[in-house]
Amino acid sequence: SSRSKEQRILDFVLKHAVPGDPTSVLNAIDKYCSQQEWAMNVGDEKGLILDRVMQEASPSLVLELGTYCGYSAVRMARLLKQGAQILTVEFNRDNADIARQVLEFAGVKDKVQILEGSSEEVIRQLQKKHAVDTVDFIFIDHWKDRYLPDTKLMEELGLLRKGTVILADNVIFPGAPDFLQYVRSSPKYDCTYYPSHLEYLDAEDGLEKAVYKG
Ligand SMILES: Oc1cc(-c2ccc(F)cc2)cc2cncnc12
Ligand SMILES: [Mg+2]
Repeated sequence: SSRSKEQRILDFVLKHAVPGDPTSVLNAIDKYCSQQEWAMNVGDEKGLILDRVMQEASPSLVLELGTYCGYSAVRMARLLKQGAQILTVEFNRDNADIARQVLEFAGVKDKVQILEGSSEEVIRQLQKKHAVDTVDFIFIDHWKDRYLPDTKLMEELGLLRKGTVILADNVIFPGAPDFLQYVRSSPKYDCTYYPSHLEYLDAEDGLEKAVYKG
């Protein structure tokens, strides 16, 4: 049976990156996806913004919506302080399997837990099934029409605390206009827009940071 693009990305990582070296894994994925096959990783340009915003937040618990091949989970895990954890949600089983192998190869698997399922279902289970109280940092990078409903759900469930940082990818391309309009007009959030470009391309894109005010 033919291998998928995601399997080809994993193969390239296994061949060209260094086991236990997360930065070499990021470099290998960025090299493959910029030179061989485009893929929807947050990428190196927006990834640098993610690095800085996450380090500023210095989170103990990170929630990621949209794992894909694990690129951003590796990106964040390499910067986590001692004892901090990432919960990352992936709907597609094949992608989750690829991501597990990428995370293990990068040497960060003990810092990251992949939760398979729809973001809505997993978010609803966080407090009871995964012993979560509140989340410190949320990277939203899944389907654009889920950005707003999932954000509202996390508010309603009390998963956000004063200072929780939400960082959303793709707010320009493919775009999440209802999410942008909501957080930018809500008195509950302090918002900052970080202009950038779509991964591996020249198209305009950007990240929106929305800090919950409690
Ligand atoms: O970063 C992303 C980019 C794109 C995307 C697709 C097609 C296209 F033409 C341009 C951009 C889709 C995404 C879906 N989920 C998460 N992240 C994504
Ligand atoms: Mg994205």
